[in-house]
Amino acid sequence: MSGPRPVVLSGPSGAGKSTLLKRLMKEYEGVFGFSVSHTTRNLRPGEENGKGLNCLPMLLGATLLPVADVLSSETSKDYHFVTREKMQEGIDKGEFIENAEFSGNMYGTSKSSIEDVQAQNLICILDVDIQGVKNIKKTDLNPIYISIQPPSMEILEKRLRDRQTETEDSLQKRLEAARIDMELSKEPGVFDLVIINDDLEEAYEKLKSVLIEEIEKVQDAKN
Ligand SMILES: Nc1nc2c(ncn2[C@@H]2O[C@H](COP(=O)(O)OP(=O)(O)O)[C@@H](O)[C@H]2O)c(=O)[nH]1
Ligand SMILES: Nc1ncnc2c1ncn2[C@@H]1O[C@H](COP(=O)(O)OP(=O)(O)O)[C@@H](O)[C@H]1O
Repeated sequence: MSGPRPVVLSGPSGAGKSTLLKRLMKEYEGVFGFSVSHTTRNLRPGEENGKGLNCLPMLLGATLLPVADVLSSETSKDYHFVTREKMQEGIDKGEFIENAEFSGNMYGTSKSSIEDVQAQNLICILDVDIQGVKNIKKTDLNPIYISIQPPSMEILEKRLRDRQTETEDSLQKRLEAARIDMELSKEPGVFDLVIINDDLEEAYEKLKSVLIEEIEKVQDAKN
């Protein structure tokens, strides 16, 4: 595939992927495009179907929402929310490059979600779980793999509880998945970089420093 190298962000639910990502997309507007996944999970307050961050200018034009309001909506994520039937149909038709079951719901990256971003010559960002990482490694996408990790299980649990997006059941499932994720991410060669998200500023600076070369390539191509 041509164009800038995509970036896969992974790591336990609650580790801070969306927080870092939103910041990056805000600082480098017009450089990144988010690959909007499909999921069968329920919508959180503030979430809307298929409202990708890369659609932000369009969205703002349509609704006149201030940028700060949209980006500070910390818990809302960008997905195509679908039924299991619809998702399975897409998988059967070969429309997904990867899909996985996480915390009782289906998640997946459609080929078109990546193509939409790459067609604009933007750095395509994918936020996927560890199963997604393993499956993307079997494709020809060739992204930079970055894992965002919490400083400890205790801090992760606190962040997830404070976020107030989960039921006790989904929280426990996320913590269980986090234990597995934290083990697997230690395996050598899985990730190009593992960032411990303790201090947010430090974690953000690390993320930026590993991506700066690709960012500058996109910026140069525009000028
Ligand atoms: N394999 C895979 N995982 C995904 C995809 N989209 C999101 N995920 C992962 O699914 C998990 C749950 O995401 P979500 O329901 O948004 O909850 P949150 O991460 O706790 O905010 C996270 O680990 C995401 O990285 C996808 O398309 N494929
Ligand atoms: N470095 C940090 N210190 C304290 N809280 C953080 C930090 N990074 C993220 N958070 C908070 O932790 C929660 C989980 O972060 P989030 O970005 O939603 O994680 P993920 O997208 O990986 O599931 C959010 O409420 C967020 O504001």
